[in-house]
Amino acid sequence: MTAHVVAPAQSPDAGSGVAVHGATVTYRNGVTALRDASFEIPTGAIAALVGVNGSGKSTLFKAIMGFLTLAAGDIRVLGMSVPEALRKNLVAYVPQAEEVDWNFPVLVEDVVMMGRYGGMGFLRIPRAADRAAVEAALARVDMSAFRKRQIGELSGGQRKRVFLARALAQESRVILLDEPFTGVDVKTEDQIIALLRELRDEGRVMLVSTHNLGSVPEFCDRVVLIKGTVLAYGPTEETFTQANLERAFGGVLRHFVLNQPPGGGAPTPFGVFTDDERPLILHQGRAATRAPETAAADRP
Ligand SMILES: Nc1ncnc2c1ncn2[C@@H]1O[C@H](COP(=O)(O)OP(=O)(O)OP(=O)(O)O)[C@@H](O)[C@H]1O
Repeated sequence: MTAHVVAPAQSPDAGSGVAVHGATVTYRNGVTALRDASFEIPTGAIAALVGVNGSGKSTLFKAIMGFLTLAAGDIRVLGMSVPEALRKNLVAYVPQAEEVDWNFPVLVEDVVMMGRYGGMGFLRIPRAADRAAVEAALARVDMSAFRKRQIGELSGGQRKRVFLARALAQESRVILLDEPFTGVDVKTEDQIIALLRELRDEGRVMLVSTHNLGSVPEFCDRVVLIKGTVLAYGPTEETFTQANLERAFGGVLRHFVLNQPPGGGAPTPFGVFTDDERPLILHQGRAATRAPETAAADRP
């Protein structure tokens, strides 16, 4: 498969996870945050959504969540329109830490139970199946011991895992994660990545916005590069290249070329891009990706 730089012709959505065609979003103040954006992610994939601050990542998430209406274009989720996918509880959102009021007095298990609300009646009385789903989701993110804690009493990494558990309890097939690794230590990041890989292997679709470029080749099989529109998308090896990153980030990224011989001379073909604490190492303009067998062997 090849990476797409221009929008491909509209394709049938059968088998497709998320398909966005010509999406344009204009806010009430007249700002067009997203113009003619197109990409497709198949089911059973983890896709990174990468771009500078203000490039439209949150806007795209909100459009897929049905919070914003498109001025033009079309979004299909698992072959369905956004309202239909939402009605079926197929899309879950794991928010950025800043979007949550951590002073709100709510227990961990109540946050996870919110993932079940869509399937409950008006009075939201949990049934045995709801309680079992919450228990299973908490166990899966290794947070069962914290179920009776106030959400505000948790660390940043623990909070992320609770919101991931909410998405699991919802039994969503598409999970949008907004900066899941911000304020998270490397061990928790590895736990989250291991869980995302499991979810991918179950055929779910994850779209992960991240500034953590170094981790992208490690766990994302797809990349969507965004800057007011989709600049490029496709398999990581073909899309997450130096040339595309330069288009997406321009001079914003810190870029080093390693081992330039003293006094000049030809530099070695290694480069380091960094937008975060975890740098991306490029060799001959391409990100090194781990072989799937290696990645699988690393799973805890
Ligand atoms: N509610 C809003 N009303 C008007 N303009 C908005 C609104 N929300 C975002 N914008 C504008 O839309 C553009 C895209 O913003 P968006 O939040 O989608 O970027 P982002 O890629 O998520 O940024 P970050 O990496 O900083 O989270 C920006 O120019 C922003 O100022």
